Amino acid sequence: MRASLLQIAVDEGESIDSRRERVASLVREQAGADLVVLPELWTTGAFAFESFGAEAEPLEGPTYDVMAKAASDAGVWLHAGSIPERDPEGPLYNTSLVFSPAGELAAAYRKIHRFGFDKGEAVLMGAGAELVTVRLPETVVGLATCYDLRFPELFRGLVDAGAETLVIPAGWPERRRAHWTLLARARAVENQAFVLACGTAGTHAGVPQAGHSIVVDPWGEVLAEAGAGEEVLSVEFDPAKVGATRGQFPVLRDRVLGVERPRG
Ligand SMILES: NC(=O)CCC(=O)C(=O)O
Repeated sequence: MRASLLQIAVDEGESIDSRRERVASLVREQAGADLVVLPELWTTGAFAFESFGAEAEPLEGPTYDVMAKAASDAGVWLHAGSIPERDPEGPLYNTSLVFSPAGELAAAYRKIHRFGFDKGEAVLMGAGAELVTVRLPETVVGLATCYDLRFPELFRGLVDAGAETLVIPAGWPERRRAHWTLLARARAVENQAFVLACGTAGTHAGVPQAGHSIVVDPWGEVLAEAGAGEEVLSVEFDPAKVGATRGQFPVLRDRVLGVERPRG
């Protein structure tokens, strides 16, 4: 299976409309790949909290339209990263969109863990409440977004729902790059799954982004890693390695569930 992770530079010097068209062209250039992955909130930038309200879009808004067409033009599965979604009946959400090669919406995932503690995304956006997996011809993909990477129980839930490949769009800052790489590898090893984690480059809202998108196999080996700038990270991987690893080293089978908490 061939995947391309598009590590997009999100800089304030470029308008959202221009970036959307530029990203659509990059997606079209990936024709021949099986799966293309974009980062979190690449229209606004994940730390541009002040623009979330003004730039939020309905689920089927401009990013949806342009990305659905790009997926079908390229004939690829497209994880289009996430958008600030305006739900007419609720709060804003940080929502990931996955399109089939026919340009149809295959899945939408609202980020469950919002970043910022008592500020930023954590107060401006609502929390998703559902785990989401998508069946591709070659593998079952489990969806998570950026800060979700810090919560192993979410990934265990995805594995219990059948996930073999964990796709994580992000807008991770340079300041915590060591956590990004470590956690991506940890999620791959503990779940015996592929991890495809796609971040942003550039600087927005004064926050330099880490880049360093990464693809890790179920044994924890790094198959590919980007540098800091805008980059297309292409990788070939064999989804059958998930079953082989889980069969040969069956740690998931040894889970002990329902252990009582200490009293008192
Ligand atoms: N956009 C995010 O979720 C940022 C997460 C982050 O900076 C961290 O977990 O550290």
